[in-house]
Amino acid sequence: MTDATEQKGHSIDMSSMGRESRHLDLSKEEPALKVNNLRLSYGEKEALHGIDMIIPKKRVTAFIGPSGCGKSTLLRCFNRMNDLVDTCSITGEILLDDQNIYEKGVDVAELRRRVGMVFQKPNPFPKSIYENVAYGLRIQGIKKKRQIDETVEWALRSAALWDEVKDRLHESALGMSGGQQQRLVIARTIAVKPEVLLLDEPASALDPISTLKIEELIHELKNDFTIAIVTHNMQQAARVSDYTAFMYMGDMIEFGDTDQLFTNPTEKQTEDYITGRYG
Ligand SMILES: Nc1ncnc2c1ncn2[C@@H]1O[C@H](COP(=O)(O)OP(=O)(O)OP(=O)(O)O)[C@@H](O)[C@H]1O
Repeated sequence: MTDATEQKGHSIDMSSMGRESRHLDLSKEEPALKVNNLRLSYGEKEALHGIDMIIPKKRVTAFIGPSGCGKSTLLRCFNRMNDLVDTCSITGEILLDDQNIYEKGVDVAELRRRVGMVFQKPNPFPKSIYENVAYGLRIQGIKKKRQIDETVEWALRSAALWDEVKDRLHESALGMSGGQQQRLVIARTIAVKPEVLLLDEPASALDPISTLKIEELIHELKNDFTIAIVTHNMQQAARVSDYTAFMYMGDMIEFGDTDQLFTNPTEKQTEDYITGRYG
């Protein structure tokens, strides 16, 4: 994969991306998540300065921007992962089905089932391939073996992994390659049928072939799920996403149709970034 340094000085050539050329209209999208004036501080330091946006349903939204601009912080807000950081305070709201996920009394475990998350480094449990995927179902109290078998197969097929693992379902997940482990983690996440899938640099620890598989997988998964992805790789954002959000120092500078953002950005800061003038 091309890394950020190789991209410097070049704008993204969208014609080589193999994308269906279509222009999307954010104002016509149905939101899966609605973010209203979201501010987040770590201690005294504000890291997100009032973000307003939607995450459109059954689309792929990519977050790009220089290191430290707040991409991962924002992504983690969508399923309250920042709750785990003691110094973190948040104002504003994020609506999921018109309910503010930061309201008192929200069941955070259920929120995280509905808004699942995959991290940069594959983190399978030290259990069998089957048990990794069955895990969330067992937590939900599902006991029927047939139902679990069917869902495990469905999730592994959806994660484009079934053919590779169907004969070794009861072997340890830790014996898989990094790329297979990441697809397993995606299978584990989708097994509980989330509405939104958050991917925080899901391919940055993987080799180019595994990266390609993850990108193809993202393309398939958006038929069933809403996807938000943080990536350092602008080429990847251009390849996989319908919408792109460019962030800079805790602000959302520009958000819109990926083709448009990469070929004809509205903001000078976006243009400077995508043409490698900083970042
Ligand atoms: N747990 C934390 N405690 C304190 N500050 C944090 C914490 N996590 C992130 N920050 C700060 O918040 C800001 C945004 O960080 P964040 O990781 O969200 O950026 P990012 O755009 O995802 O960066 P990168 O591309 O390097 O992953 C940075 O200044 C970072 O140092």
